[in-house]
Amino acid sequence: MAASGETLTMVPKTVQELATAVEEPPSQYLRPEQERHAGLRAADEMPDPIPLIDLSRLTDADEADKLRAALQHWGLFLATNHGIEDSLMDAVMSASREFFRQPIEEKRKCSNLVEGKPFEIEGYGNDKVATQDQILDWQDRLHLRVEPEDERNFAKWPSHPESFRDVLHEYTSRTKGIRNLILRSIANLLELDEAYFVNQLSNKATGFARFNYYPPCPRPDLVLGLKPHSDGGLLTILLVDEDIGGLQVQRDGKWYNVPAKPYTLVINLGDCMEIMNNGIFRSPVHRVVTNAEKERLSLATFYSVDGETVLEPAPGLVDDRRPSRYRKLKTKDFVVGLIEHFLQGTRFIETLKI
Ligand SMILES: O=C(O)CCC(=O)C(=O)O
Ligand SMILES: [Fe+2]
Repeated sequence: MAASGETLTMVPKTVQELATAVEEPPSQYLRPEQERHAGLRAADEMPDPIPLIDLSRLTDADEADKLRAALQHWGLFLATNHGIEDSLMDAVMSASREFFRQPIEEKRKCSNLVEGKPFEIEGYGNDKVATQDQILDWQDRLHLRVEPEDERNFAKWPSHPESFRDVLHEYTSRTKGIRNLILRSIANLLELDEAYFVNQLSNKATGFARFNYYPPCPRPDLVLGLKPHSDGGLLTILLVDEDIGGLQVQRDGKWYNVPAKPYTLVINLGDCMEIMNNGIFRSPVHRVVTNAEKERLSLATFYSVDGETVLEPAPGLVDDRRPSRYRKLKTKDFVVGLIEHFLQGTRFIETLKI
């Protein structure tokens, strides 16, 4: 038996390898008893549907009102007329599918674990296993920095399929435009200067693309594809596999399915945005359930501010009646806490609440 020190640094097999090798998921993947007991399924009825927002009409009052309601109730919405052609969405999904279909040795060329070096945030693989009781997710991923552009680490970018780099570059140049559009709309809803959030973005502001791959799982009743969490940044723009659901969002303690609509993006707020708007619009807790028959892919693009930015509520949203609700800290310190908490299935933002 391995000494416990060894166990902690052990590299788990990719889930893709596991999925073909085991009939039952290993114990590290099993959700805690009370969570399984509640069932990993969503509630049958929704209090109101998750709004579908037309991004080409956000300057119209009725569409802006819909956005406000979406952010108040869900922290998340579906977006249509976002300006990304169907063909580009297809191309980025199919480049991703091709990457994950390659033999493991090929994918390892982009690994987030290079022998003798500490675990890296970028690359192909799984989460760092920090403690023995950490519950693992039924997914593998490829995590790449896309912003700032001059800090892209192409050593971690797949060279196969050949189109991968160009397609990801093109796709993320579009999602960046969507980021700015939504940030302006949120500032308007909060009656801040329209450029307030965009102005928080220095030329070192970060963007990451996370390609998630969820193989079929023999026990969707016991295992999650991605544990409950909220995203850390300002905004996440998510592209999901066409007709395979799986994403769920929590509202008032209950889980609801987020519908998967072809060529529609899912956009959600992150913790940094919750802090900057002083808790008026929350960052939603979400999770992904597994599917016994089908594999599933998604591409999340996370946008945030740079590490040196001090995270604090916009001064225009703080007054005597609504004092600051969060302890202030630098974004780079927030990210350290966020990762530590994520691995343990908790939320760092909760510890910052005053
Ligand atoms: O796969 C999904 O639908 C959600 C992915 C997600 O929540 C994430 O990558 O943070
Ligand atoms: Fe997420």
